[in-house]
Amino acid sequence: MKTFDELFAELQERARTRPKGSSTVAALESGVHAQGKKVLEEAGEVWLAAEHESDEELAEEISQLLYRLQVIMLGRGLSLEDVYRYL
Ligand SMILES: N=c1c2ncn([C@@H]3O[C@H](COP(=O)(O)OP(=O)(O)OP(=O)(O)O)[C@@H](O)[C@H]3O)c2ncn1[C@@H]1O[C@H](COP(=O)(O)O)[C@@H](O)[C@H]1O
Repeated sequence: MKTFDELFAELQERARTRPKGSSTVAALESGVHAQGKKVLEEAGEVWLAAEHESDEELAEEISQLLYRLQVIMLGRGLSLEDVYRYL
């Protein structure tokens, strides 16, 4: 189990060290257009899960959306603080 901040720190490390086989490195290299499509895809899956699926399935879809949002943040060089200042 990890928090949003802990996942972000892990992904920052992936972005810095670029290990082979990392899905994050692949996502970063796919570019902002592909990253944005993933955000929309996962957001749609969250919506559908909220309407039709179990709490567990909804929670999993939300985790994937959070991950895709972090990829967008990393790709643009945003920090957690850049986002949290608006919360
Ligand atoms: N939390 C996630 C996470 N959530 C989603 N995903 C990616 O999203 C994919 C699932 O999304 P999709 O349903 O769209 O499946 P897909 O394989 O992309 O399908 P296609 O669209 O390609 O057909 C997974 O196979 C992962 O590639 C994630 N990849 C990594 N993480 C975490 O990120 C950290 C770093 O991971 P690596 O970069 O892989 O080392 C680890 O803690 C991981 O647990």
